Amino acid sequence: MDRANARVAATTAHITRAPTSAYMEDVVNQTPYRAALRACRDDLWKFIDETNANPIFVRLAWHDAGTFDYHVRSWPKCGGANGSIRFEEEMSHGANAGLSKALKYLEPFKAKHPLLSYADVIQLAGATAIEHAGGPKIKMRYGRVDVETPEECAREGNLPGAEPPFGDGSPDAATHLRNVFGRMGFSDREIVALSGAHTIGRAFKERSGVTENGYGAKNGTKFTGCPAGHGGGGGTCPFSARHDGDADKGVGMEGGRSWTKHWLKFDNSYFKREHDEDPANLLWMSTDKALHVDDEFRKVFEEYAESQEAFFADFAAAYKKLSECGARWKPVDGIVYEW
Ligand code: HEM
Repeated sequence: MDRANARVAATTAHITRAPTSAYMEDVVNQTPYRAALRACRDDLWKFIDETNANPIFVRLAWHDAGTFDYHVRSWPKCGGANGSIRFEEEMSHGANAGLSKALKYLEPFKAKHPLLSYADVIQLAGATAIEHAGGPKIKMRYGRVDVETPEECAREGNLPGAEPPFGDGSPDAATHLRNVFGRMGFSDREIVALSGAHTIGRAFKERSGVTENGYGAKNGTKFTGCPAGHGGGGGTCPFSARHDGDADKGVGMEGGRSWTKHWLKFDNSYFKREHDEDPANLLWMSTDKALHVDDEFRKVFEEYAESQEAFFADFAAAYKKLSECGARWKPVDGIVYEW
């Protein structure tokens, strides 16, 4: 056999080889798993529609995956998307403040669809939330294996900090971002794309503490709550901008501070805003600022401000990669499932 034919034979071996019983078992098992994914996704969509929980689901999914360290060669010590955030040992890490609410939201979904792993339910919720908010469809893979005990949780300190002093000793925010995301295997371009997730969502005084704006309408900004003079909270505020993206149903819990005005809408407005825009009402952390101060980051930041299409394409690819960080799959190559 010449060299070219040998190569073809090697790459088609899986087709011509008689299927092993383990392989057949995987294929058969995929059918109910796919049905459960579909049903859970439909349930999540309805829930998000009613609660506007889009941002907190995205943050939960990213925090489960973002503990990944590719230098660590063994699973689950390497961290990543393995459902470990469900254990109090990991949920209590400082970076996860406020995320137990999202986990509580997901528990009934896991109970209703017991076939699905926790790690999959968490990543499914994140991807569904992005799409529901108007963001790109993400070609997700499923079949993540869960860690089983709290002892298998990730160590604290792998997720990024927003302001100096940075836990890893980085002298500035750009270095910190490259350290933290470099550990997960992300390039400069992917760091900027992923940071664009802050086009949705808010920060709270009671959670991260990066803002003075906290829980409740009266503690919000003009985009997230109902400051004095606007006529009342609880969805009755006449200030309409904050409702954009879901005009009929309000915003869920009010309060906090957002990065963008229309913070339930996934678009490229994070890249379009001026970093010093409306400092009384909008958030801009040191790590956000680094993206247009650092020369390399800035090129990408400006590209995404010009083109939402470019942002969506890069975000979808980088987010898929994030959702697979550190994952172990069953079946071994996972289950690609697009709706
Ligand atoms: C670049 C480094 C990052 C830093 C320093 C950072 C930091 C933060 C902080 C401090 C908050 C506010 C939490 C709170 O007070 O409730 C937050 C919220 C959020 N983050 Fe990030 N983050 C980063 C990257 C990311 C990435 C990569 C994603 C997703 C791909 C993401 C998605 C979100 C979302 C959606 C929220 C809003 C959550 C909500 O409204 O409940 N972040 N982030």
